[in-house]
Amino acid sequence: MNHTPPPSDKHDNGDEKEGYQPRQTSDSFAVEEPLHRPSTKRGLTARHALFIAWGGTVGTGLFITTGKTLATGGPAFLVGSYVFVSVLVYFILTGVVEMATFLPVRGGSMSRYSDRFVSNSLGFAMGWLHVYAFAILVPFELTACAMLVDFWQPGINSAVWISILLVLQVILNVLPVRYYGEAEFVFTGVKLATIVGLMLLSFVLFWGGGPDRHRLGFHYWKDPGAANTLILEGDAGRLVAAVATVISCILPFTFTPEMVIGTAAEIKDPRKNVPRVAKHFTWRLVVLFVGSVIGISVICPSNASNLTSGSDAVASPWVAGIRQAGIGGLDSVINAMDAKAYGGNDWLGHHWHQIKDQEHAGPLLTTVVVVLLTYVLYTVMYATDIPHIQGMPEIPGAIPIFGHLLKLGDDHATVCEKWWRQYNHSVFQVKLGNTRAVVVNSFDDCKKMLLGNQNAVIDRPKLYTFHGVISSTQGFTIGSSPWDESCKKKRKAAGTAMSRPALRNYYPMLDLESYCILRDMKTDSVNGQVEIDVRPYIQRYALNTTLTLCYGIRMDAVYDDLLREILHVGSAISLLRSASENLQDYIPALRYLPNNEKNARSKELRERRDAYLDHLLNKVREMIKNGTDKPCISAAILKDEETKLSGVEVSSICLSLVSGGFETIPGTLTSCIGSLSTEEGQAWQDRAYEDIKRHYPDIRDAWTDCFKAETIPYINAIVKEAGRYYTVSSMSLPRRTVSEINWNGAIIPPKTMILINAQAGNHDVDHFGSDAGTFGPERWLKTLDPPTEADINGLGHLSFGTGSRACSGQFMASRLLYSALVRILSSYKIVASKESPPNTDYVEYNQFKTALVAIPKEFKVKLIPRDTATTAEILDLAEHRTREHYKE
Ligand code: HEM
Repeated sequence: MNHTPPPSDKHDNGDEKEGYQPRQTSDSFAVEEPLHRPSTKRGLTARHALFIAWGGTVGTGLFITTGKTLATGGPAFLVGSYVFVSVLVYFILTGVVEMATFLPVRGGSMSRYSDRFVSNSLGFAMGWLHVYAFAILVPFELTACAMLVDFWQPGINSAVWISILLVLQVILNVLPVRYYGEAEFVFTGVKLATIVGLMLLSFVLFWGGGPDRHRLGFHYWKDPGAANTLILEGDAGRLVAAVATVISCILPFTFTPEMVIGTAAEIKDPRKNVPRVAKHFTWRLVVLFVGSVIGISVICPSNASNLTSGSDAVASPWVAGIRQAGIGGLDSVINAMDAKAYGGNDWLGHHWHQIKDQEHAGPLLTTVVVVLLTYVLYTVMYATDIPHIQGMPEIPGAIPIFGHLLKLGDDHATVCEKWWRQYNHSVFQVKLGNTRAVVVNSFDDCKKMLLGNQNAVIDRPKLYTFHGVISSTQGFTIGSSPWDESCKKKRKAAGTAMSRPALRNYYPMLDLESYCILRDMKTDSVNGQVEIDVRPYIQRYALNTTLTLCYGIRMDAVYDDLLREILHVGSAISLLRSASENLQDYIPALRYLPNNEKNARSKELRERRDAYLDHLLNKVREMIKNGTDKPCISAAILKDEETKLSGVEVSSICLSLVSGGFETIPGTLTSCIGSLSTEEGQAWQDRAYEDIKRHYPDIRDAWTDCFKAETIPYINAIVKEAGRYYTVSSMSLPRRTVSEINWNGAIIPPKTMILINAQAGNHDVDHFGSDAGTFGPERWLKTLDPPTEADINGLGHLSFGTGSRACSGQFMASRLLYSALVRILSSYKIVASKESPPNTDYVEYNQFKTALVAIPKEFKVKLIPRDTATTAEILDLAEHRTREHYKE
């Protein structure tokens, strides 16, 4: 710029009455600072300013979020991105420093300079960007600092730490500017010393100076690799990872130029000092930032397990790297330094100073308003329906508004199982948005919660989408009904219909439906020549059994339109019931977003479900009129005018039974067949077949008896193991307390959501032994030759729940699984397809982890006939026997 410089700054002598007076020339960028305009004190030295700039720049980003960036891109992209962004920032910095030196005035900022040198519009946009960034960054810093403190003191509500930090921050910032500058000097000095120390540590580890004397070199650049892929595979995936890395590494640089020029209005002798500060700052920025990430890339592998665990201290790549190197205790020290990185932060402070040191502004009032607003804001953002439960551990890392929802990801059961092991608490509290929930994980604790407190946990919570939108027409299903008189009646009616003695009424239906599985599998597989997916047959089996039970109606074709519609709508609704998929149940503000997709989808599904339920009920009415109705729940109730159940209650019972069956049986039985079809499973199939023959030397008898009694021990063992291992409803159905529960001294108040992590309990090594994570039907047998069932003392597994709201259909479920397995295993040997084999991992087998009930990934099997002639004869007999059942 060639303009004549303005006269030297009058503030140098500390005379605060005199504002900065530019020369008013026609061709210069004159500054319209009136003489008496309130201004700031010039109390900062170049050293203060340099450290304030550092304090604001080195923080959360470099210490912690670099972990996520490393995990996203790998070491090469991490280092490359830092170099790239450093260059970018350098250019911006040199430009704005020039302006700040020229006009070192109060309020000198990107917005002010843009306004002054470019246009009002740019200044306006930059100003709002500034407001937005501070509105996000200050709470972010305070929250992150609270998380770090949580590293040592888990379980204390983050609001406590945030309050303390906020008060400290305010005290620090209302001190006169030179004290503030000194405090920043000390804090930032500690931070810089830490970084330099960490870089030295990386250097030592690089050359093999760690406890194990292992020379790291650039080992982690080779294993797990220099560059990661993201979303896509191959080069395209690497490109996505590179872009994502650049974007995420911008955070540590946020406000870097601003921090340098932000002190211009308070620094002594700005013309001399601002460029000096900028010069020192720039080369150190490059050395320290790029040096740090090179250090990180040396000591921390990009696949270290904690890097993506959120923003808490264990996600710091330094902590992960130090742990990896086996250096004990140092991680805690680094955490302390990280905490300092936030605690000494000054974005907020610096701006307050600009307000505070003005002559006429009401600093106290401003401070009070800011504190009050911040308090109200975070109280609202942290509010939950139930206050923190004293004495019960809380998982660290809850963030405002969302609580733990984002940390819980898609698969709540697996994440909670991991937390149980990581924090060593089987029972803990979490925040699902505005809802506090207690999660129970170990087998013994689940049992104690459900059985020991069965009266207290008899209720179910109401959720906005499912209860308010989807269920507004047909009433709640039993499994989602809060505990009241109507629910009691519905549960009693369903319990009677599904009781063990009542099962005899359904023999014809069980005979027919399990026969149809074999009939169609035989045809579609051309008696074993073509590989097939067994799930559609089992879906029809499960759906038809409950449809006949409720309406006396069935569908013969596997791909019947109505059948597929019911299955589709059911699965889609199951997705909307899950906390991970449907955040609006826990974050009420989301409900009011325009074009609420969740509500629109819910309404559409509700209409589709109403349509088929009405269709089914009208069909029953018509059959009653024509005298062709079959014995079923709805006909019995429709005919009985004395019934104590309302129309909505009848619908609700039928809906509960229909969905209860088709959502769970296919998942369990299909995945069980997957495990049996593996190489290891061949031996289980052979032993099962032997056991069938031991009880029924004539297989024809096994076919006619299997739906009447569950007598074959090996098949019972498979049924139990399928239920345990493939916990299709991994988080069970949520419960809600109606009265206080004293849980080892912690008082869980009424109306608290209780989540039973059945998946975790079912794979608890302390209960099921070290092989709890593998499928093994023989765990349920006490002898193998001949197979005899082990005595189970009470509860075998958690898949049906237990206690006051246990699954009403569990006897029916066991009978359905048993009958189908006897018939399939006695007719065919099942071998997994080589091209599309089953996934038998108890977490990964599920294709929709967000859904309330698991839907297994598709796979195919080959059916090898055991005895073609006998099977053909048996099917013939079954066809004759069932021909007239449920014929319309
Ligand atoms: C493998 C098959 C099944 C599994 C794994 C299963 C699992 C479950 C679970 C976990 C619950 C919640 C229990 C609790 O809160 O403690 C439940 C409730 C229920 N299930 Fe099942 N279920 C199965 C089959 C069935 C069948 C076939 C029916 C009906 C035909 C059925 C009807 C119900 C009903 C009505 C409830 C609600 C009970 C209440 O809230 O009072 N279930 N089931």
